[in-house]
Amino acid sequence: MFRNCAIAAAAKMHDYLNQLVEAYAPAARQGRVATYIPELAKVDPDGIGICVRTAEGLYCAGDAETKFTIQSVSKPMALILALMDWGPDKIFEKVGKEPTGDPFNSMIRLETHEKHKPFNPMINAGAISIAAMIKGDSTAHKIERLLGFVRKIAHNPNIEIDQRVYLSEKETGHRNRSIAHFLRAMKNFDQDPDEVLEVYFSQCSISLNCSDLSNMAMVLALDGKCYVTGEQLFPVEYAKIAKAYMVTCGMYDGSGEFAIHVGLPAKSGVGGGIMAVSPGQMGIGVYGPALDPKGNSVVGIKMLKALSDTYNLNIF
Ligand SMILES: NC(=O)CC[C@H](N)C(=O)O
Repeated sequence: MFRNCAIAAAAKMHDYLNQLVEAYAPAARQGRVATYIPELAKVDPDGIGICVRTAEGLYCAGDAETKFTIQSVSKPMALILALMDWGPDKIFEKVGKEPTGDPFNSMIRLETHEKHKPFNPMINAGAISIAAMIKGDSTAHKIERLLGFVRKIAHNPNIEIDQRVYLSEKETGHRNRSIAHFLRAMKNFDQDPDEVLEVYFSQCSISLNCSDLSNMAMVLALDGKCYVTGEQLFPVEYAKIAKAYMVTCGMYDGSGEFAIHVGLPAKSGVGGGIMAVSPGQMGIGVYGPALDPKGNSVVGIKMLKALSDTYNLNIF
């Protein structure tokens, strides 16, 4: 009897996700794919996918298998690894705890902040500062550690870096280069800025799909615990720090609006992915590369809002 109920609930979730994809697919036309990284301009703007991971299983619809680059969704993962490497006190010496209300790649507050410290690790400046904190014997080793960490949290050993996107961003990332050099000039870190950027560009170019995002989100939903083995993959405290940043800064300068209308810790990336967490119960990954002017997936936000309303997920 109970098993039948579970099967019926699973079928319902599948149907529901299919309906979401069908209902919101046309909305992709309201957005535009990112073009400032030339390789990203080549993706199909109509892509749309969603995966939900619960204790019962994985439910997917649409382009759930389509690979895309993680981009800024890597930022909470890099932060957690840096927290594991250094502990919170050292990390908070380098990055602040406040949202900016400015675009993700803005530098304006770096110059005006008295300590020239990035406001938070979810904007590019803060993420570059965090990239400099990842421990390793060489740049390649740091990248390997970060990739290994993402593979572990996503429960997928086959995740790789998309070399074409990496090179594309490396060639054109002048703004990030200026942020990195400014941080170096202000002694936020003392490594070669180009080596730090190699770590940052590589982490942004990690290629995965919606189900990988939902798996990572589920680990965050369980405060660092693996939903398969029960192993604590990182400390509860660091999961809470990452989720707090995701609520306040995860959707860039759209974080307040997202908190009001969707009400979930989430992190978006200009590749079109959003990783959203329903604490204690669900990990959600959505994909739609057509972005709004703030760099967030148009269909991704719409599907998350609908899912949050339907399943009463709003944490507030
Ligand atoms: N918002 C994003 O996803 C930005 C990541 C991108 N790699 C950049 O640095 O511009």
